Amino acid sequence: MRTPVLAGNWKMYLTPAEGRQMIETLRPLVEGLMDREIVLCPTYTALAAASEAIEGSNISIGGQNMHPAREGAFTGEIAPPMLKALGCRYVIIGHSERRQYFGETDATVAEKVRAALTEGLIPIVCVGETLEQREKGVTNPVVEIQVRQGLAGLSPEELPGVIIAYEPIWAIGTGRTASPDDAQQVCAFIRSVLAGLADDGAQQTRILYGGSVKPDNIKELMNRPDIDGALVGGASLKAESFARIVRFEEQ
Ligand SMILES: O=C(CO)COP(=O)(O)O
Repeated sequence: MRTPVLAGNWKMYLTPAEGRQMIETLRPLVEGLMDREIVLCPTYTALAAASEAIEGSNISIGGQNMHPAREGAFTGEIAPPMLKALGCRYVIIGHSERRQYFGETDATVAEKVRAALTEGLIPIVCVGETLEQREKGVTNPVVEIQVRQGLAGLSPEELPGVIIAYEPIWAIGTGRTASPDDAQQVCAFIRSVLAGLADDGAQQTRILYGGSVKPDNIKELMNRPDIDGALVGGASLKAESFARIVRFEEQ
């Protein structure tokens, strides 16, 4: 039995005050839901306020990225222990926006996944194909390389400690969701790739779908056997819409 994960990625939105307000509104709307993990990933500058705002609730926080080193002369970067010190339990690694705009590769993803696990952070590793790759019919091989290289060096025992987020790039922020069946197909394929790395581990590893997840499509997505939750962008900025997603409630 895999515990569902509903994670919000705030990207470069919400100031500390706005983030605090969102969480204060969210808390009563998701209170008592202990059978799923509820995660918010604010900007670095909103993490401290978010950390205070979630205290005593069933909501956890995570970083959106981090540097793999524990400390060092890396201007503008944030180290894993710094996320940990602010109360983060999770960290998003290798989001397609990081890959596209900040030169992240499967090799840097692997380095960061290792660093996250060493620090006791749960990495949410993002993979997904471009529209061009989907149209060429190479979704599976593209995603397989991202999974294999991004998780390179992990032992079979470590695999269930990682969360994979399948986010087709053409579905991010476009309002164009992969159909639940298409998303299920790729998530099932990812699980088969994971089974090659760790047989039992693959059955325990959570695989999320991300890309224009909304209250009106979450239920359908969650009905699919290999989709264990969602990584939500735009719809996680408002407490009401994120709460509906967390509750698998259609509008
Ligand atoms: O990139 C995403 C989450 O990480 C998805 O963003 P949207 O939900 O806004 O499409």
